[in-house]
Amino acid sequence: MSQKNYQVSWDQFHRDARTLARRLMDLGPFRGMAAVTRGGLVPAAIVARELNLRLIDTFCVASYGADNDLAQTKILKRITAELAGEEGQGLLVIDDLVDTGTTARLIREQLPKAHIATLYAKPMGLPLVDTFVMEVAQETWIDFPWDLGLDFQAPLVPR
Ligand SMILES: O=P(O)(O)OC[C@H]1O[C@H](OP(=O)(O)OP(=O)(O)O)[C@H](O)[C@@H]1O
Ligand SMILES: O=c1[nH]c(=O)c2nc[nH]c2[nH]1
Ligand SMILES: [Mg+2]
Repeated sequence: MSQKNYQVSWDQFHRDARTLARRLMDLGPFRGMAAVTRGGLVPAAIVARELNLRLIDTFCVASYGADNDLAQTKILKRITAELAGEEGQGLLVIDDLVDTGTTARLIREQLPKAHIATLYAKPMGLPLVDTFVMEVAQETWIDFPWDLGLDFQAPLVPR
């Protein structure tokens, strides 16, 4: 299967994060938020602003190796026991995307009652999140704005 790239601009990312916040508004209220590092930090700030959430912690996850293999995905830091509460009840967990579902599965194990939300979702991981904005094909690689830069584009007709 050939891999396609889907490039997301800052404008689109901001719009999609606001759409996510709008959807979450009817599903709360939430006691607080956990951002899944590092990709979840950016949408977490936007969603927290929209939903007026100020109690925010990080759930730090690092994946090693080419595929996000569960055995190679490590929790570097959990959220405080106080914020986790009773299995994450009333807690909003934000990440930029769910792909194979490895990261979301790890979080579900720790916080089974938390509401997990992502901007983008690929089919394999989709059942593991509660709310998302846009489905993207499994073979598509999403390029986030913080990984991109402005580049010269050659004109269609050469000079
Ligand atoms: O559903 P999965 O297959 O687990 O993939 C999704 C995860 O992969 C990316 O994070 P990554 O581990 O690449 O690190 P980063 O957030 O620090 O960039 C992304 O931000 C998600 O957290
Ligand atoms: O920047 C990224 N784009 C993706 O599509 C993806 N899937 C897992 N991890 C990812 N990181
Ligand atoms: Mg991540």
